[in-house]
Amino acid sequence: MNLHKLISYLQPYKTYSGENPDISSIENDSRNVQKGSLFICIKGFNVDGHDFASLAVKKGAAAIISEKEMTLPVPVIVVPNSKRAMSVLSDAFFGQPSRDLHLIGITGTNGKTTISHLIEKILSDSGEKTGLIGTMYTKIGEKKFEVKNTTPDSLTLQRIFKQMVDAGVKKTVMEVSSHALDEGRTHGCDFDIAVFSNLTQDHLDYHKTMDEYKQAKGLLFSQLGSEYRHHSPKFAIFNIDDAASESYIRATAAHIITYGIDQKADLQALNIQMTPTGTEFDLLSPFGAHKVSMQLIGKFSVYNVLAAIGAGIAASIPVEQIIRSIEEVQGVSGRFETVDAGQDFSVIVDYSHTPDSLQNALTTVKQFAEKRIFVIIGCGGDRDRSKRPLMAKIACLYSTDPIFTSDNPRSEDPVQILKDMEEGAQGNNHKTIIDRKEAIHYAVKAASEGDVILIAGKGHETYQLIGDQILNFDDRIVAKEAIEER
Ligand SMILES: CC(=O)N[C@H]1[C@@H](OP(=O)(O)OP(=O)(O)OC[C@H]2O[C@@H](n3ccc(=O)[nH]c3=O)[C@H](O)[C@@H]2O)O[C@H](CO)[C@@H](O)[C@@H]1O[C@H](C)C(=O)N[C@@H](C)C(=O)N[C@H](CCC(=O)O)C(=O)O
Ligand SMILES: Nc1ncnc2c1ncn2[C@@H]1O[C@H](COP(=O)(O)OP(=O)(O)OP(=O)(O)O)[C@@H](O)[C@H]1O
Ligand SMILES: N[C@H](CCC[C@H](N)C(=O)O)C(=O)O
Ligand SMILES: [Mg+2]
Repeated sequence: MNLHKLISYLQPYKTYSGENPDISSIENDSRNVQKGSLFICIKGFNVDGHDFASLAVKKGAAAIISEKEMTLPVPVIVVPNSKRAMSVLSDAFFGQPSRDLHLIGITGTNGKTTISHLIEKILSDSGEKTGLIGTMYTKIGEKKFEVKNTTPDSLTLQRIFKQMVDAGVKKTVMEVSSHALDEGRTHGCDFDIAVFSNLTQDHLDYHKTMDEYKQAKGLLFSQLGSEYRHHSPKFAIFNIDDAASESYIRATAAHIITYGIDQKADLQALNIQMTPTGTEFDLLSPFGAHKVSMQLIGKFSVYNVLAAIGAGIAASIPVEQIIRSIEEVQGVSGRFETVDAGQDFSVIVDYSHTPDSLQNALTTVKQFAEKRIFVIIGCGGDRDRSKRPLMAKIACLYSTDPIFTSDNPRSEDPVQILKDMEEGAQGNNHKTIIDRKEAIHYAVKAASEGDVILIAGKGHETYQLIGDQILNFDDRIVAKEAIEER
């Protein structure tokens, strides 16, 4: 595509009549620039991409998108907001690929990764080649690719969509983080279905107040178009038991499907019962009553399943078929994943890293724990500090043996993070063991028959971030080794 054509998407009422080079690629990182690239200068949290513009030109950039005037030997297009421009230009450059996909977005504080995997299973069982974008990886069909963010920046995102379309993917399910919505990473994404899981505290380092956080999440629904494409209506799926749904429902022009447990909903779960192998419930839906017997456990899992059923119905898949798919799901990596090395107590690794998810996980554990409940819990550095005392308090209230330790301290002092947690500690039953491996070994040595150890916070992660080091660390492997050593 040439520069004039590309810029016409950006400034429809203005024409750009300078030089008109062919654009070979769009880049926002000078290190990736090649001959003919359009380099977009992004002011980041660490560095300012504008400082790399002349380097980009030296490497062959044919034009620059910038938030300020710069004197360079190639065209410099000045825009008020280069992140916004990047969404529009990337969508245009790759041929608006999200329009060729049936695109499902999921937002909410907890459950996005789980719900996206459930939906992917439902869709692929219906015979379509699927795509998935989220915290753990990007998947195109069966191929997995590493990721940096839950929701990538708009350039990466549109490139992935294009790869998906080229690979024959028809339906894509993606996690949409509040950061992404706030930064407009998903501008240009033509969502067909948007799903809301829940809103509880997280990320207040970024959003500052719960109200701002709530508004950011709401953008997924207010930006969901009402138009019919290929005669396929747009749907928004809401957890009616969560108070935030009310305002999101008002904000969207899409068709609405509600789900819930405590309140009447289009999809409602009743008579929930935990069984030795999972959870059973009665599903009431516009298609009648159905029994669901799934391998996932906990009330929160019922919510996730209801959300996925809603998306399945919106994607025109028969409810009986959806239920069959759900019943086959054994779990999602690092989400309430059991570690079994022949021991006579339970070890569960769970990605709960917010107050609400930790409380849910511990409440679920309480339902089957026969004796003591150990919880190993830390809080990430360079993230919401105000959730630290709350998580510590929950650990103390809902377990018999809370052990405070390090999660990913990142650039922060691990001792200070633990001090922040201590402020919320209740009673005097907690221990602090700064080294995560030592904390896991301690709990495994101390546990006896019938006890449960919940190792919270890191789930599927295979690393620990300390300072700028990336150390190999997998809670599941460390726990297994500790059990074998016992
Ligand atoms: C705070 C934040 O959101 N940071 C994101 C941001 O990085 P940044 O602002 O620090 O970028 P930067 O390093 O300052 O660089 C600025 C610009 O200069 C460019 N540059 C840089 C160096 C160079 O040599 N040449 C060059 O051109 C960079 O490519 C970039 O365009 O832009 C990067 C590229 O898009 C993101 O990967 C990065 O996410 C980091 C890894 C992150 O941790 N983000 C978290 C807060 C986040 O977004 N989380 C959400 C939610 C998670 C959840 O589900 O709970 C997510 O969606 O992941
Ligand atoms: N519906 C839910 N409500 C509350 N807690 C949940 C729910 N679903 C999952 N959880 C808890 O939250 C943890 C994270 O789940 P999941 O990874 O699916 O969420 P996520 O929204 O993708 O998180 P992230 O924002 O970090 O990507 C799980 O390990 C579980 O403890
Ligand atoms: N997507 C979340 C993951 C948190 C996982 C936890 N292990 C941590 O490092 O805080 C975040 O970036 O806030
Ligand atoms: Mg996730």
